[in-house]
Amino acid sequence: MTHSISLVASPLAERTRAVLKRRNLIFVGLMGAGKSAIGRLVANQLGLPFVDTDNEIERVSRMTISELFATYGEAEFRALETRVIRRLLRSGPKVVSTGGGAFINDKTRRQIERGGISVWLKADLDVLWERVNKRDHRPLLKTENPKLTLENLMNERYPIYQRANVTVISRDERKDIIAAEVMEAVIAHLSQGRKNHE
Ligand SMILES: Nc1ncnc2c1ncn2[C@@H]1O[C@H](COP(=O)(O)OP(=O)(O)O)[C@@H](O)[C@H]1O
Ligand SMILES: O=C(O)C1=C[C@@H](OP(=O)(O)O)[C@@H](O)[C@H](O)C1
Ligand SMILES: [Mg+2]
Repeated sequence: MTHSISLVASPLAERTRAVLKRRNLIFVGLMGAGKSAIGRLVANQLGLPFVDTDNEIERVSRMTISELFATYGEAEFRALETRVIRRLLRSGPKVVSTGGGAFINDKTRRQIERGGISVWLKADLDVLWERVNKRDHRPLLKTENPKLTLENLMNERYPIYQRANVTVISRDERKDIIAAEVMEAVIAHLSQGRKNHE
C-alpha cells in the first residue's frame, strides 16, 4: 500500500474528505479507462492510502497478472481478486483501483457495493484503444483483433458498470482535471444521499 500525503490539500480535496468520511473510493471501468492512474492521483490529493488491486494480487501471488492467467486461468484469477478486494475493503478510508473485470463478477461487485463509493471511469473505444495498445501486459487483449475484443467487452460490461454510484467521463484531458471531476461527482453523490435521508 502506498500512502502519500499532498503537502497542501486543495479546498476540493478537503470537501471530498469531509463527505467521504470513512468510506472507501473504488474505481471501476474497462481496461485503459485510467483507474490506476486517476485513482493514484485522487488518493494523493486526498492524502489517503492507495491500492491498485492488480498490484496487490501480483504482490501476494508473487506472479504477474499474465502469469496468473497463463498458469491458473481466469476463474482462479477472479477468485483471488475477490479475496484480495474483500480484505482491502474491510477498513477505510482509502482509494482502491480495481482491474476491469472486478465489478463484473457478482460476488466482487457486491463487496464493492458494500465497501464504499464506486466510481465508473467511462471512456469511448478510441480513447481506450489509444491507451491500451501501447502496452501488452493485459492477457485478455492477446487476441487476433484486440480492438474488436475491447469493443465486445464494452458491449458486455457497460450495462453493469452503469450500476456504479458515480460516473465520470475519461477522455483526452489532463489527469488532474479528470481527478477534480471525480471529486466533484463524489461530493454531489454524497450530498444528494444526505438530502434524501433528511
Ligand atoms: N486523462 C488521461 N490522459 C492521458 N493519459 C491517461 C489519462 N488517464 C490515463 N492515462 C494513461 O492511459 C494508460 C492506461 O491507464 P491506466 O490507469 O493503466 O488504466 P486502467 O487501470 O483503467 O486500465 C496509462 O498509460 C495512463 O497513464
Ligand atoms: O478487464 C479485465 O478483465 C482485466 C483488467 C486488468 O486491469 P486494468 O483494467 O487495470 O487493465 C487486469 O485486472 C486483468 O488483465 C483483467
Ligand atoms: Mg489498472
